[in-house]
Amino acid sequence: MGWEQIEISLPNCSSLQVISFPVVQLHLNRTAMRASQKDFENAMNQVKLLKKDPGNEAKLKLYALYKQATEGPCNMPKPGVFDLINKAKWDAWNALGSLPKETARQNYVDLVSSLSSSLESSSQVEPGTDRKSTGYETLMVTSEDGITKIMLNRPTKKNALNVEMYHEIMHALKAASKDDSAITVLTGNGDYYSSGNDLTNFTDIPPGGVEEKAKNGAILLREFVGCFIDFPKPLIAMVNGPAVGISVTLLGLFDAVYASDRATFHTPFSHLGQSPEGCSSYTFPKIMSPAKAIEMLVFGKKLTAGEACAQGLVTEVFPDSTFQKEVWTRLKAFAKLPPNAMRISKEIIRNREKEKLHAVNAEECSVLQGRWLSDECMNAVVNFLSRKSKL
Ligand SMILES: CCCCC/C=C/CC(=O)SCCNC(=O)CCNC(=O)[C@H](O)C(C)(C)COP(=O)(O)OP(=O)(O)OC[C@H]1O[C@@H](n2cnc3c(N)ncnc32)[C@H](O)[C@@H]1OP(=O)(O)O
Repeated sequence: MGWEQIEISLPNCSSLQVISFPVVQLHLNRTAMRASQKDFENAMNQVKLLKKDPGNEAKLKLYALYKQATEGPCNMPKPGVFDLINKAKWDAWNALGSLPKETARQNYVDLVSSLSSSLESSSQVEPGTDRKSTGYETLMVTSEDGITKIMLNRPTKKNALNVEMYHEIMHALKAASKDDSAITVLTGNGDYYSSGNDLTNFTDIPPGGVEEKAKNGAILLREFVGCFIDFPKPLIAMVNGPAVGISVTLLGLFDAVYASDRATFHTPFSHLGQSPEGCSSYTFPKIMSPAKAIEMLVFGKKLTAGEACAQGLVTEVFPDSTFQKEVWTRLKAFAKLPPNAMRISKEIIRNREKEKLHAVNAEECSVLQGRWLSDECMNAVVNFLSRKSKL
């Protein structure tokens, strides 16, 4: 009788829980829904047809708007702090305050419509699309002056990499490898370069349970890092602010790393019960010596931009006030160099390491798969999600 389920799942200390909640209830209050009930029902049906998972954030918004549209302002007692799933739902609904039912209904319809079009179009962006690639949900991708710029675009989440962003970055890199730009740049929108893996990635558990989740995560991570190992053109990181976790480890696979003096470099893997990825277990000891690599990757020492430069992880540091101007001037000059010569030179420098890097990547992903199932990791994620800890 019309119960569609969208799952929001959050870890619960030593075990992971999945709770499904109804977002679509077809026996609607007909009086309240008169004007656009058809649209509302159509939107509810459309949710079922989404080809890609819209992510927990969108699902929570859908839930809240649905409740507001059908029941009005949040009237439930606030769940306890450890009841993470119900608290997330309550927070989302309660945040709508006294939004009228009609507006909530309209917002629900609009949200479904934008999700349908963005999830459709993000899987249809053709490699080689020039100028501006729209249709990305988590990135801004532009191509001009011989430079493809991939900008991480979740500034309110400090550009944390959610599952959608992993997929979109892979897509953007594949497209950039085939477009007519000479070089590719990765940077972040807002005050952070990236806060690393989105810790809510650990909360959306499939029917196969946490083991399947960890296995899928390892497969995705291996493919994701593989795209950086195989990227054929000069790949440059513009580290505009703090970088955490995987956004730091990947830097060992870039061809140049330019950093603002506001940037910091932090890999708190032990704090999170995790282990290094992005081939950093191999690249970091080579770049900065095994002892310095262990300080970062095992003890979680945070480096300033100047320290990272002294260790060889960063190519050059710029004052934040002139960072954009100075780096773009330099990149535009690089992009005028003969592209085939740059590509061939990169190939000859990097190719003899490729096989080794792929083997390291596979091993790191396999170790991490086990780490993600550990109590140490689950407790760290729960602590972050329940706001008991930050870096
Ligand atoms: C396929 C799977 C592959 C897995 C690969 C594994 C990679 C390993 C890693 O990357 S480990 C690194 C993981 N990252 C972290 O542990 C960082 C966690 N975040 C923080 O500690 C802090 O948010 C901060 C220090 C980055 C910034 O603190 P600040 O006080 O300045 O800002 P807020 O905490 O209020 O953050 C603003 C909102 O952004 C959300 N957010 C930030 N980082 C993450 C993140 N990594 N994951 C999920 N969400 C993040 C934060 O929750 C705030 O959201 P809100 O406004 O909705 O509350």
